[in-house]
Amino acid sequence: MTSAADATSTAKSALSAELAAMPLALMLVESRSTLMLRQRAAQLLQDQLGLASAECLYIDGSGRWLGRDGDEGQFDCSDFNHPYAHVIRSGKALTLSVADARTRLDDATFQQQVAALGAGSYLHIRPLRAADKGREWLGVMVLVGTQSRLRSLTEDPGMVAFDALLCRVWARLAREQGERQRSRLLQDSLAKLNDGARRQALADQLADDLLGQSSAMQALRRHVVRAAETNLAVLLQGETGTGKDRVARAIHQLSGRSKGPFMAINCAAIPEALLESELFGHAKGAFSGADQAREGLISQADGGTLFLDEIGDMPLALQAKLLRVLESGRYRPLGASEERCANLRLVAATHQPLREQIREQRFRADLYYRLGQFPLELPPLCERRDDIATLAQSFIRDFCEREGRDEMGITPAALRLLYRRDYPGNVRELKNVIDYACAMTPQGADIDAYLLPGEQSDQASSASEVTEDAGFALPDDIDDLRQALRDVESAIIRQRLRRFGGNRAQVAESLGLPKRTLAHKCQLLELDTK
Ligand SMILES: Nc1ncnc2c1ncn2[C@@H]1O[C@H](COP(=O)(O)OP(=O)(O)OP(=O)(O)O)[C@@H](O)[C@H]1O
Repeated sequence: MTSAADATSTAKSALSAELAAMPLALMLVESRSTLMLRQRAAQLLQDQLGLASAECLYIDGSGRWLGRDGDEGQFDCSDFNHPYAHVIRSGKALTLSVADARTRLDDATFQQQVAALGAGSYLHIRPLRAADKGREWLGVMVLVGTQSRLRSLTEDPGMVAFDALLCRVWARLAREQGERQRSRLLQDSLAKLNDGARRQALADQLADDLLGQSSAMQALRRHVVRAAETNLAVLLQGETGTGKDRVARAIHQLSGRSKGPFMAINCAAIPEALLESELFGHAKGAFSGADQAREGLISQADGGTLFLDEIGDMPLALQAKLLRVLESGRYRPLGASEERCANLRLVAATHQPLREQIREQRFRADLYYRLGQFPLELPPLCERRDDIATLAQSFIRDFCEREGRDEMGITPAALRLLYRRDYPGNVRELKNVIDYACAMTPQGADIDAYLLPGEQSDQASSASEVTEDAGFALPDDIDDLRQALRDVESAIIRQRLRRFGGNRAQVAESLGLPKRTLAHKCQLLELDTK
């Protein structure tokens, strides 16, 4: 009876000891990260067992290194000059005296670690392994204390249970942290992907307005999208007719200011005396003739974009004032007593080499750098000849729509000529060439090479004039007779084709040639491929 009662009371006291330990277990279970768990576990052991110190080292993601929280020090898991590698290799706890550790193990980091410990103390190192096989090794527990405190720990059932709980919670937290990290990475890369795809879609959309599939144009469209995402001042540089005006409008349209106004001014086209009041506005009576107060473009562009074309032609005095607007966001209309706030994005353009102008002291260097927060270079047409066909076809469509003409094509010979021309006026020049050729092309026909204006046709008309007057005025520098004869022949045929509106039968008759011969010559001279 008595022994049964004893057994019951022993069981009860074991149960109450276990229950008393529950808040401690709960502390571990409620850790929110593996770091917190390691710190709590170490603190708990140190306090409960009365140890000099306790810490948990963790094995990093590569499985190669044992790391210490809050410390750069690492231990190579395969370096047996420290005791942790032995514990990991054997999977068994190890107890050794600090004196022993100092003499027998010479890993520098480990030596540094034990140097601070009292010579009479002992190290007790326990392996920490997750039951879950996916990430078997978690780390090691390092306890420092007296030999008598540590000796009994190896097989202590309480310690074994503690290890099991610690490893279980650790493995769960590590798994959850890994999943969170993976999902964050996935979200980040999806966001990047979405951003990239969204930008590419916008750049593709721009291709309807900024035509051209050359790599230079594709890059330009991507930069326009990027520029539109910011409020930075944009400086467009490029030869005349390369599309600076178009790009400025595209930046505005794509920007957050697209609902606001787009105000443009050509600094070269306005007399110097007027430019300041055009930009800044003026108060009533500011100068003789200022009967009314007038808003300037800076004020009219409020909430939107101000486009200053030909900025290289802005007078120096005005450059200083513009710089002040850009830097302080404030300006004063002419004759006004108070300053006003400017809320605009500035896009400036020039075909002039501003750096040269700076050297010649015609342009302020500080303004140049302020304007060029987002510099954009527009490529000349001769550097993107691949775009000529696309541009030409689009301009033909525009012409037909504008003029109510039937659809019109362009012959390959004409396209070849377009491809070879020089374009000092860039896209504007190409557009004019096409408009002229469209106007000259008979209804129902396609644009033919002889209908293109320019050098060749000029040659043609001067050659024909001379032919009809007193013979050929020959250039002095002929060094290829056959080519020279071909040029004259080509000039004559072009001129006749123009005169007879492309009617080859009449041209042949007027030149005393059989139609077939004329057709052959046209082909050779690339006047027609039909
Ligand atoms: N990429 C393009 N796609 C379609 N049209 C274009 C393109 N680039 C230029 N153009 C056309 O060429 C002409 C000149 O363009 P724009 O006025 O934008 O050039 P610019 O560089 O501002 O010229 P400038 O320096 O002489 O003011 C316009 O008719 C414009 O529509």
